[in-house]
Amino acid sequence: MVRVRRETVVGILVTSLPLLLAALVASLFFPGSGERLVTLFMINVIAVLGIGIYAGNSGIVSFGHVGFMAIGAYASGLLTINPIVQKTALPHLPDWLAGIGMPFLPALAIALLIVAAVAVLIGIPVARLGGSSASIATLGFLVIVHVVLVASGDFTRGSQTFFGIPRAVDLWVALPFAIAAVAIARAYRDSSAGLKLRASREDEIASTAVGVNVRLHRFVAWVVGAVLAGAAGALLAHFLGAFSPKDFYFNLTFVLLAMLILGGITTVSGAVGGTAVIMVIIELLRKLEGGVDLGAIALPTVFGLTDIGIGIAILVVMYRLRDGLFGVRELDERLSWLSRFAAEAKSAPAETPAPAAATAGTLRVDNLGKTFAGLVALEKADFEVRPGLVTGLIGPNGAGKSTLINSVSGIVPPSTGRVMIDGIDVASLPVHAVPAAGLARTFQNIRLFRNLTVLENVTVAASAFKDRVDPRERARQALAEIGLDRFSDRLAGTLSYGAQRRLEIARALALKPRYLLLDEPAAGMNSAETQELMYVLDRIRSKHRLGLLLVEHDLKLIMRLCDVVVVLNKGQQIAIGTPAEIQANPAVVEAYIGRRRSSRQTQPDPLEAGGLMPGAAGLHHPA
Ligand SMILES: Nc1ncnc2c1ncn2[C@@H]1O[C@H](COP(=O)(O)OP(=O)(O)OP(=O)(O)O)[C@@H](O)[C@H]1O
Repeated sequence: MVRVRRETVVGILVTSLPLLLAALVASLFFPGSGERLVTLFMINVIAVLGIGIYAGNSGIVSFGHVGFMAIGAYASGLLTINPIVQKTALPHLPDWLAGIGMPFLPALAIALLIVAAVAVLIGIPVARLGGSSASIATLGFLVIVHVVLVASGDFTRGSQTFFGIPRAVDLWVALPFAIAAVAIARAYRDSSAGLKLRASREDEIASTAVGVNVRLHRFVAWVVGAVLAGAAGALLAHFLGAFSPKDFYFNLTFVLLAMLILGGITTVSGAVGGTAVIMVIIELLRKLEGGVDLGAIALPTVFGLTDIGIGIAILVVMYRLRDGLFGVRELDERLSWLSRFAAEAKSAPAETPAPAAATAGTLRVDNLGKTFAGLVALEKADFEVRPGLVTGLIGPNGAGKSTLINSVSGIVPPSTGRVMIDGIDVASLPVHAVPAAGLARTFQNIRLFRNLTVLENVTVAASAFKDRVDPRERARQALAEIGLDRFSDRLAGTLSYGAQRRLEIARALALKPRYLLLDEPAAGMNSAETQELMYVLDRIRSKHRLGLLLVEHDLKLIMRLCDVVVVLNKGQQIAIGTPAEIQANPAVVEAYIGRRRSSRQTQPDPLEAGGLMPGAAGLHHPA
């Protein structure tokens, strides 16, 4: 059973309240034109939320949802059109569609099924795309829908007005639909699926690395958003009673996107607030557009004043507030007293976090190699990572360490070799399936979901598997273990550098891995932060019997923490052994000394400061 959290319910109530108030004020004090305006506001809210479910959560701007509005409007119009009017308006309608004259609600249900079917069909290719290619694809869809509507004159009256639609929608019909749209959009945003899609919006690679199937979640959001847009289109059709294909084209797309972007594309409250602000701007400017006579001053007619005004409003808001009027957090999340009230009682983090999964077996890197367009970045890497042990991976810059980590974690498909865990070749799995095999990782350049809270960052990973533990609870445990639980409600991007690095580790731990790959976890840390990191790594390794694969330039850390060290140089694995053996290995010393000689000719050697050079702390020159 889907469980809706108290925060979500409070959020829905807070966001719906202004809708209810607007409806009451309009019907009590401004019957007639005021009521019509607020009805239009409700319909716009539904359409903007439809776009926002996909665009806001995935970060991909959609130009295509107005196409779904058009499909909803024409489908429901055809099913409900008065049979007598239809004989004149659509004389060539095929017999199976003629004279249906259905009531509004069943027609709406059928129209939404049609919209959903089209959305599924189009969503399959669109969900594979990201960024601007996806946006262009959605634009293509809008153009196709428009052309088909204009070309299908027997069904739509072509570019002429389609009329005779029963006016079944007024303020009190539109209001419950708008509230339902708010509830759907907010419940989706707060759900595990919505959180995962928002994580992919922040960083697609990091989200797949914590088990998010980005395509699947984009597809779901696309279809749900399309159905909401289709409902908005049908409501608009039954509110206006007459429309034409140009009413569902670029102009409407521009206005709806302006509403979403101005309010804040990532939140439901932003969608509602942005719709209200843009509608007020439109109403004010429309009055001025035709020219105004103020007695002594007569303002001339200004063509396009409304669109210019919307454009300027977006520019001004974006200049001051990059994330829109409402920012990246919901209104109720920003009101601390409200979020305290909404927050469910948090159980104290369990003393003993959930144990890691079974610890049998090893991670076997088997003859792994990677070639980039002829450049051999890695060749024949061959070693094991054992549970409960720390395996270090060192080598000069460009040695192939990151390539190895990326190949092992599935982000870069290897050219040769395998990565075996329990008989499964992990490197051949889709990236989002790798965590389920027991492997988690952190990144050389921190890859957090910056606009999600610390708790949400870890919850994305904790939701990768279904078990009896609530993902948020598991996330809290992982944060407590890493000492970040007091920052749970902060946005990840606002943490200090060292805390961000530790948050990446907490996020990886929430996947309950058996093996954890850490790509330069101490990079950029000061010595106190590095010291604390060493302590944390040692603790989690022994507590969970984790097999750690640690890439580091900080060689003191490597020598102190590692049980086994693998050395790469120019893509080749040149040595493997205990820290003592590695320190005594002439090939390793030569690789570093060779590098020191060449780099000394140009600049001071950073490795010397790191302590690997002979005579420095950590590695001693072989006797
Ligand atoms: N995507 C890529 N396309 C082409 N060449 C690449 C790519 N990624 C890495 N390389 C090359 O592969 C070699 C190994 O790079 P890699 O980043 O794995 O080394 P590294 O040991 O991690 O270095 P550093 O310590 O500087 O991070 C380098 O010559 C690098 O330029």
